[in-house]
Amino acid sequence: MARILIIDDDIFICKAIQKQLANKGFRTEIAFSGNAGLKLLKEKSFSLVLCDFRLPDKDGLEILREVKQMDTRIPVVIITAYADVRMAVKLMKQGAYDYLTKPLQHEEIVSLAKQLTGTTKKSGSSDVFEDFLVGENPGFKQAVKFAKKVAPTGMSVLIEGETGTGKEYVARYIHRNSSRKNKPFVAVDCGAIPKELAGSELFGHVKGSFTGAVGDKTGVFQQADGGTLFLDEIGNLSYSVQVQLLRTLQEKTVTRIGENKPVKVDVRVIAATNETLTRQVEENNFREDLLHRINEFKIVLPPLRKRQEDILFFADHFRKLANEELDQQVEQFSDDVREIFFRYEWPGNMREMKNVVKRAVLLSSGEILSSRALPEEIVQFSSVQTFPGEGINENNQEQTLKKLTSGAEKEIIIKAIEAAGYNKSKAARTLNIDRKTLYNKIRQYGIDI
Ligand SMILES: Nc1ncnc2c1ncn2[C@@H]1O[C@H](COP(=O)(O)OP(=O)(O)OP(=O)(O)O)[C@@H](O)[C@H]1O
Repeated sequence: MARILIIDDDIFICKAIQKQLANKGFRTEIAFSGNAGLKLLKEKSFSLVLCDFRLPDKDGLEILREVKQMDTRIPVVIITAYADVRMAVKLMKQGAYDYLTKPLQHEEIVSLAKQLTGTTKKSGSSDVFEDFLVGENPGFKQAVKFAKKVAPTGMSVLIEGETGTGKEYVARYIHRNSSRKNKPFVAVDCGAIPKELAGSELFGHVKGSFTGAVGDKTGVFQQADGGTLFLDEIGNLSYSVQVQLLRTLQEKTVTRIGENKPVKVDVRVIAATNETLTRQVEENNFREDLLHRINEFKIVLPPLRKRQEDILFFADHFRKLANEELDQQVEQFSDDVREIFFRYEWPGNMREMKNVVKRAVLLSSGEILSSRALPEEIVQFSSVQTFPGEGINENNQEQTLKKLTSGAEKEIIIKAIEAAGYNKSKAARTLNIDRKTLYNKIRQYGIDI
């Protein structure tokens, strides 16, 4: 039976999760600090780690990195307050499997545990493929048209888009519409593999070729032979692995680490990135020749906030999925929920919407999903963002203005930091303030970046 590690300094949360999982037959272990959790991971094997983002000794990102150093295949799910959702999205870019927001819903944990302990791959990587929906947004329709056109050609494709916009979905769509459809589709999240292990993950290794290479390993290139290899977050590969990758693509052969015998492989590569690789090339972090090789055809996916015409279409789709999965009968969204969905920015795109809707369906008892079932932060964000001035009376005027301005300032700062690739000095320059002021504001607004 699968064993699950729960890392949280709140004993009540640990015990509550443990009880729910035990009821469903899962074995669990508890750690009240990051270091205690990592110690357990070294001693025993686990098929899932549930980890609070804020721990007394380490944060979720540190834990995630250390778990991935030990074994890239263990899925890590981060538990976070909804206010941390941007951080959760960042953690997913670093290889976290998913995030759960507090207050935790036990059904959510159990369904995730069931889903994850059967497989160690990302949900999108399993053989179960949910419906691929297109919607009405011209940008996305165009992207799908391109995907359909390029699918049978065998060209390598680069898919650009923010996290959760459906890059892996589009890659699978291309695979399913190509002559390789009956061969493997192998997805690798290059952002989740520790840099020093990426070469071995991609190309394989022979026993003893480096410390820790206790047996022979077949790389994903060979696993995908005849099919499609999806390299997500390709910009995270180190320069030396980029060199090996380019050679593999040009020569259509793969050489395992520690061996001198190239083996023929026939693999179509679809790469994905959530930032433009051209900038990485300019900054000398990504090889230009490799970019040209993987970018025979580029597809750009728009973020959900720029697909207003599809917001309700996808929300409805995720509502139906959640009804099925959780055996609920939520038939529609209330008017204010629709408004909120339109106004919210969805930094985690489709994945975030899917999570928000699923959780709200779970919390709803009737047929109508009301805003009470939504995370407070989403409701607040939406009321602060638009219609400034609406509903202000004399008593709360001053307070509302303050709330509006600080809300807007916080958003601008977060966006600037994200746009600067989390480089705070660069963000400060863009905002035309000095670094110290930026740090003060980060502290003042509790920005978690
Ligand atoms: N076209 C679509 N139709 C239906 N569901 C979709 C579609 N695109 C994305 N989704 C949903 O959104 C989730 C996230 O999609 P996906 O994993 O493809 O995003 P991604 O861009 O590869 O994310 P990341 O960059 O974080 O790896 C999927 O699991 C799926 O539930």
